[in-house]
Order: sequence, then C-alpha cells, then structure tokens
Amino acid sequence: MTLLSVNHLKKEYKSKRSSQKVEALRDIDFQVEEGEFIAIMGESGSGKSTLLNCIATLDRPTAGQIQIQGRDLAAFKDKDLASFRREHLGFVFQEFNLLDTLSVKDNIYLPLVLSKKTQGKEEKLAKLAIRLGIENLLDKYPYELSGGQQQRVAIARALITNPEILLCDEPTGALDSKNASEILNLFDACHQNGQTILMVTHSPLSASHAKRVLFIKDGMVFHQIYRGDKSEQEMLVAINDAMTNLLGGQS
Ligand SMILES: Nc1ncnc2c1ncn2[C@@H]1O[C@H](COP(=O)(O)OP(=O)(O)OP(=O)(O)O)[C@@H](O)[C@H]1O
Repeated sequence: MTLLSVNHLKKEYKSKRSSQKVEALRDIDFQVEEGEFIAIMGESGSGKSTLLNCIATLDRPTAGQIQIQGRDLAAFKDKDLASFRREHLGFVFQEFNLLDTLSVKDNIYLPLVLSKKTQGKEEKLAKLAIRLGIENLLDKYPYELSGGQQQRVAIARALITNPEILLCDEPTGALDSKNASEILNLFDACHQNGQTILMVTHSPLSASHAKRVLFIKDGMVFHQIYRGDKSEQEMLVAINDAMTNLLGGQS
C-alpha cells in the first residue's frame, strides 16, 4: 500500500535581498510503500531538507501535492498540522534534540504527553527500551549520555507514538563510525519490524542500509537505486558510483 505520495512538488523561496526567487524543489515525484526504507541523497543545496520539511508539515510547498495515507497535507489548517505531525510522524535529527531538563524517560514520554495519550506508556517504554538497548539509561539525563546513547533515546522518542513514517535528517552525522553503525543497525531492525523510514543523508554508508536511494539534483529526483539482491557492500559501491558519475559528472 502506498503510504506517502509526493506529486509534482515545487517549492520556491523568495530572496530577502532581491525580488529573485530560489527554486529549491522544481518537480519532485515519488511514492513510498508501507514498510519501505528510503534514503534521499544529493549535493548540498539540492533541496533535501526542503523536501523533508514539506513532508514533515513544517513547510508548505508552492505547488504540487503530498499525501500521507491518502490524506492531502494541503487540506490541513495550520492549527491541525501540529497534532497530525505528533500523532503520525516521528523525527530523528542529527543533533538528537533532547531536552536536558527532562530525564531520558520523560524525554521519551513527551510526544505521548503532548498528545494526551499516556495510557499504557510504561509498557510501550519497556518494550522500546529493550529493543533499543537503553534499559539502564531511563533515569539519567541527556547530558550524562554519549552521542550514540542520546540518538538511541531520540529514536525511542520518535517511535513511542508508533508513527506511520520515521523521518530522519542526517541521523548519523554527529556520531563516530562505531556509533553510526550501531544506529544504522537499529534502523535495519526497525525496518524489519515493518517501520517505514525516510532518511536524508550525505553518507553513502548510511544510505547503503536503505532499500532504495533517491538522488535529488536541481530540485528533481533524477536517479534511483534499488537495493534488490545487493549486499550492503554492493549497494555502497553502487551509491558511490552513482555519486561519481551523476552528481560529480554533471555538476
Ligand atoms: N528559508 C529559505 N529561504 C530562502 N532560500 C532557502 C531557504 N531554505 C532553503 N533555501 C534554498 O533552497 C535550496 C535548497 O536548500 P536545502 O536546505 O533544502 O538543501 P539541502 O540539499 O538540504 O542542503 P544541505 O545538504 O546543505 O543541508 C538552496 O539553494 C537554499 O539556499
């Protein structure tokens, strides 16, 4: 079943200094099936964050359509978007974005508290804590944790509402290679569990964990690689080749 449908998406920003417009997204078109793990790659400035922000309902497109489970995001009023975002989407950021004044446990509960859906929260937390290997960290505070531990907690916070899509912006960007690889293994496990994941990344290694990689250039999807039967290593080679031939070659 198609979970996310992005049709002819266009986003223009008006420049503050001149009347010129920046066309961040020109014509983006793709579909995501339920349970897919997709990476989005592209050079700096190619529009990846703009695309993620539009899907995340944090920004409105200039034209085109985004549907999540058949719901057209343009039809939502601003005041309804926040609750839609909280209840249907999960976010993982490069810089973890945990609140230092709350314990790990309370950070993870926060989306449930904000949605007033705290019933059964202990059970949900207990299951997630085991899956993510953070059982011993729940009473600590974010500043007491390593980067890798903080990202595990951030993933738990993103998953506790059982979101339809996990949206990740450079989730391993602030981690060393060992911690990055542990986080990527967690994404693999989430994916095997049926979680739909959309991850923006500069890292070919991170993207090699995905089942499909979309390359964005000049505000359009101009290439895709399917994992198919490829091993992670073969996928990594294919991604690096695509980056050399397509991104490097045409810019
Ligand atoms: N708020 C804004 N106002 C004006 N222009 C913007 C705004 N946000 C992004 N842009 C422009 O839109 C284009 C796409 O930016 P975007 O941040 O989406 O790229 P990106 O692929 O995520 O880059 P990076 O990999 O460096 O994060 C760039 O030319 C950028 O300068």
